[in-house]
Formats: sequence, structure tokens, C-alpha cells
Amino acid sequence: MRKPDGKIVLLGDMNVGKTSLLQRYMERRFPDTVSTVGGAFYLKQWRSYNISIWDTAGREQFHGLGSMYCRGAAAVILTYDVNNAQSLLELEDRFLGLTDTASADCLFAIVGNKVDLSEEGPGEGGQEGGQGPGLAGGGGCAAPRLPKQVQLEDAVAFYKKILKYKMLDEKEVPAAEQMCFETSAKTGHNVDLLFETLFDMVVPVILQQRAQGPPQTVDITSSRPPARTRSGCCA
Ligand SMILES: Nc1nc2c(ncn2[C@@H]2O[C@H](COP(=O)(O)OP(=O)(O)OP(=O)(O)O)[C@@H](O)[C@H]2O)c(=O)[nH]1
Ligand SMILES: [Mg+2]
Repeated sequence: MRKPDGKIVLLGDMNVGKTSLLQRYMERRFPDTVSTVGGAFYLKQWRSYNISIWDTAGREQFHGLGSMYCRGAAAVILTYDVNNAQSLLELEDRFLGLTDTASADCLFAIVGNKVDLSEEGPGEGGQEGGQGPGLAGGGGCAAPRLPKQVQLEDAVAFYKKILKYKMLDEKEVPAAEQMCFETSAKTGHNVDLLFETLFDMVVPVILQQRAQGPPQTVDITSSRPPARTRSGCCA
């Protein structure tokens, strides 16, 4: 099998739906999940490129592994749950720092998942790729709706904070409105749009990485042991 040309990493707190988003996109279904241990990846062929997409564990005990998975990443998907404000705060407090090992040209997508559960979210009804985020209406949802705790503007504000943190010029990177998504792994809302927008955007990053030297991969042997992982509980 050919080595991946580029890497995309999903980060975010436990239970926000990282594994579910990836399974919805790659396997076109919404199976029951168990909390991820360590990390796992899928390979996606996009045009003539092989892209690896890494699913990481949100649980605190695996936190130290995050920066290893991010090493050389062409894009990072920072995921939160729109019905859980704390999950967006965690991205800033715990996860953004893990991306310091990513490629210098790394792209950032901010993804608010579980919109199907929120009062303002879209209804159920299968894959809805291509629609704008946060569309109201749609019936047929049996589960009680929750008050939405995070608005798209909050995600846009976080994206702008990332640019400041990375000292990037707003004019030289994709606009916040292009990089903030609201999704539902359950219904498929915006899931194709998220991944495929990102695939198209990472191709130039991959070409840039190639021009700069050999691709970086996860090298477990050369990484330092995670400082915050207790012995005996790691994958
Ligand atoms: N209603 C709804 N439930 C979701 C959605 N995405 C995930 N879930 C549920 O949320 C729970 C957690 O989903 P996971 O995909 O395992 O979450 P995760 O972010 O991978 O969690 P860790 O692996 O622990 O970091 C599961 O019960 C999923 O079925 C969604 O879009 N809508
Ligand atoms: Mg998971």
C-alpha cells in the first residue's frame, strides 16, 4: 500500500462524535460507538492522493498522544458538541496546543456536531450534503430537542482566535465562514461537505509539503512518552 500523501486529524473532547463523523463519512452509517482508545485511522483516496484521516481519543488519559498524532498534519478538525458549551472551551484550553506539531501550513476546520439534537437544528432525513449549516425546520425527529448552547458565531470567533494563536494573517488563510461547519453524524447533515471541502483544500498543502521535503508520519519510537498518561492505562 502506498504511503499516505497527507494527514487530517480529528481532535476534540470525548463524546462529541469524532468517531461517528468518520464512520458516517467512510462507511455511510451511524453505528454504536465505544469511546476511542489511543487512535485509529482510515485511508481515503482523493483524486490521485492518499489521505489518512486520524480519529483520536478525547479522554483525558490519552491527551498526551494528541500532539504525536498531529505531527505533520495538513489539516486538523477541531470538533465540539453544539449542545455542550464546555466542549468548545475544551478545544481552546486542551486541544489547540496539541496542534503545535502540525504542518506550518496546516488548515483548521471547526466542527459543531450533533445539530440533530438541538432545537434550532435540521431534522432527520438522511444524508444532506451541501446544505448550509444550522438550517432550522424539518420534522420527524423522535428525540427531544435540546437548547443549542453554541452558535456558529462562537465557532467563527474561535477560528479567529486560532489565527491569532498561530500568528496567521486572516487574508492568507481560508475565511472563517468557509471553515466552520455544523454537522450531524446521525443524519449525515454536512458530513460530506466537511470532509470533501477539506480534501480539496489539503491538496495544495500536500504539494507544498512535498516541495519542502519528505512527508512526516507518526513515529511512535521517536516520540517522547506522554507526560499526562498514567502507566498501564494506555493503548
Ligand atoms: N444524536 C447524535 N448523537 C451522536 C452524534 N454523533 C455522535 N453521537 C453519539 O454520541 C456518542 C459519542 O460518539 P463518539 O463518536 O463515540 O464520540 P467520540 O468523540 O469519538 O468520543 P471519544 O472516542 O471518547 O473521544 C455516541 O453515543 C454517538 O452515537 C450526532 O451527530 N447526533
Ligand atoms: Mg471516538
